[in-house]
Amino acid sequence: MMNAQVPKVEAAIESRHPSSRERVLPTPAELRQQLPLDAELRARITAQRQAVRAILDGRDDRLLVVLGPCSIHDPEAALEYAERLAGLAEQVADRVQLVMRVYVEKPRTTVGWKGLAYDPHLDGSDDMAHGLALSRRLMRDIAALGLPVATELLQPMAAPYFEDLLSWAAVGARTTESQVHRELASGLEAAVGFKNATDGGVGVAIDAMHAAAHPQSHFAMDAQGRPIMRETQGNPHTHLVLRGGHDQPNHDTVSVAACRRAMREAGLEPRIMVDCSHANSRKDHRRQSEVLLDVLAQRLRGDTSLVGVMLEGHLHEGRQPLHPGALRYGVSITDACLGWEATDDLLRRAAERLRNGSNE
Ligand SMILES: O=C[C@H](O)[C@H](O)COP(=O)(O)O
Ligand SMILES: C=C(OP(=O)(O)O)C(=O)O
Repeated sequence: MMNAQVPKVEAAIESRHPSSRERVLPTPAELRQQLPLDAELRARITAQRQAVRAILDGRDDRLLVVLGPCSIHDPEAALEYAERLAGLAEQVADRVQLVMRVYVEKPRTTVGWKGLAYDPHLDGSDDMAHGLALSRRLMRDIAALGLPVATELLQPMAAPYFEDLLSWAAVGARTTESQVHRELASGLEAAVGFKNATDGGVGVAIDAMHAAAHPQSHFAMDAQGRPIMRETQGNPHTHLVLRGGHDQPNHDTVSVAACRRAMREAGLEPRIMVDCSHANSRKDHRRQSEVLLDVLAQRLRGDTSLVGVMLEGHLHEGRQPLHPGALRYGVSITDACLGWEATDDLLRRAAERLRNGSNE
């Protein structure tokens, strides 16, 4: 890990409650000042956001592909992945817009490691000040490579530390029903994908799209860490992400048609991304290729509602248990991922099929 190069943030320790411990974190403004964006990078991120929005608006018929590690635990490996991805992105750019998953917060079904922003040393020391700095710096480096950055927004208070870097954000299956996350999404510049619920239901994601498109007044924290009332304008760039539910895939033509119908009936433009992982792959990372090729076939048969796909990939395939000190480089410590070679091959094949307009 590249700890030494990250600005150190002083964290005072306070203890007000007998049952908990408190540590002061830097404000978003302090972290942004330590890790600023120059005018060139800001312009680049604006262009990255516009590229994603153009696909969602139907002004660009390229396939949106959000891919990368299930979670970031080693910024060095993530940056190596990003460098490879940036090279590939150029070669498929005529048919595919790549966006890198830089997931620094992980929702857990019960308990478990919650991501780089929470526990960057992977040892339960929960050095969140350092985790936030590492996360922001990594996202900045990746955006500077020319790759739009995607993340899952889990803790609304964490969003101001990096939302200026994001081109795409997920609200996950476990939080799509949350009013607080819908409010957050309604004020973002980034496009937002709402996942279907863990039981496979798409209704909550449809409700979420409505709520996020609407202006909202909500409690929030400003860049100086003060509580504020934020009034949002509503986010017109949202879409639904089909990720399957309870081990049942929902990327097949019947499920996609049902989702499209439900969105139309709710007065929404059907814009659907298929997450090739999670329940759609029945948690077998190798099945992601089949899912992607199936989605591509549906698109090539004329289903323009399928605007994108999501893949979980890392430098090396599979996953490993979190044993600090005994970790293999470039292997996921959360869900299993496709390895680089398989991902590279799959995306080149996908781009070729889109170029030829045929499933061969
Ligand atoms: O994408 C990752 C996981 O599926 C999600 O964070 C839930 O993980 P868990 O069930 O291992 O807690
Ligand atoms: C947690 C994730 O997905 P979901 O919310 O679909 O479980 C993820 O994409 O990392």
